[in-house]
Amino acid sequence: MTNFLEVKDLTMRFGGLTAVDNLSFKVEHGTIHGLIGPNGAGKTTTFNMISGFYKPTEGQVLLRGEDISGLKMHEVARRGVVRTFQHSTLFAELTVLENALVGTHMPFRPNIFAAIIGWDAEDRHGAEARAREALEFFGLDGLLSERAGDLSHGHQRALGMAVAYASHPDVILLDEPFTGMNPEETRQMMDLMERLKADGITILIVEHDMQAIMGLCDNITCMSFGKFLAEGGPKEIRNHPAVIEAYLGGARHVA
Ligand SMILES: Nc1ncnc2c1ncn2[C@@H]1O[C@H](COP(=O)(O)OP(=O)(O)OP(=O)(O)O)[C@@H](O)[C@H]1O
Repeated sequence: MTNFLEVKDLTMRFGGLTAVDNLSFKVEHGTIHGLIGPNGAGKTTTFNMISGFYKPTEGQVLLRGEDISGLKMHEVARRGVVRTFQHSTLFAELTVLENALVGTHMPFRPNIFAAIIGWDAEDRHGAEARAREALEFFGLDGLLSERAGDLSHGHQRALGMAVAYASHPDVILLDEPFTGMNPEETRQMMDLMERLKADGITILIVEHDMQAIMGLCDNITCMSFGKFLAEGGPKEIRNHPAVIEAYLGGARHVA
């Protein structure tokens, strides 16, 4: 059987620095898969290669057996893989609904402003239905006309996910979704991820909040200094000697 999402011998060099070094792992369909490792391990660089933000120096990203490495971000999105960013990428001046509308067109047009300007009435109608559906899914349907910049931190993060969800993805890549969240916001965000999983969406998540990672993930890949270190379920990873060593060396503890 063809694997769903597979990273194969992936390498990224920036000049003399090898940020990701011959990394391989597989993500199973319909699971929440964590990518962890100490600071500078190469997690974000790996995300950037999977989402099409960087072209790998070597290696492949295979989606259902198709090599998608080196495709542009909107081409990767069109195949069903979208990402959210570490920092908010919402359009603060646009409303909640308008932000979600941009999400519906993410896979089709590389230029966001072309996406907004270039719609005909039929496009707009279908896109709006999809945008509203995505906002409802994330409990934001009561905030359609609010300026995105005026939303609470938790609502902004939920909107970031709704924007990604609005493009009908198969895979969502989440880069540190819990950063800066209080425990209540973290709990709500974890609920949203469980709902995405129940909806059949595969989630790959980079996160330092070990409690959240251990509570959410079906499988976890740990990397260190750009290389694959260990893989397994939360319990296995929490007790893995090499993982503990990597985190202690980096002065971080695995919860
Ligand atoms: N565009 C770039 N140019 C040069 N070096 C880079 C670039 N992006 C990342 N690096 C380097 O590559 C290495 C891996 O960085 P990366 O951000 O992928 O790690 P990370 O595991 O996501 O770290 P963190 O947990 O701190 O976010 C680091 O040494 C970093 O300084």
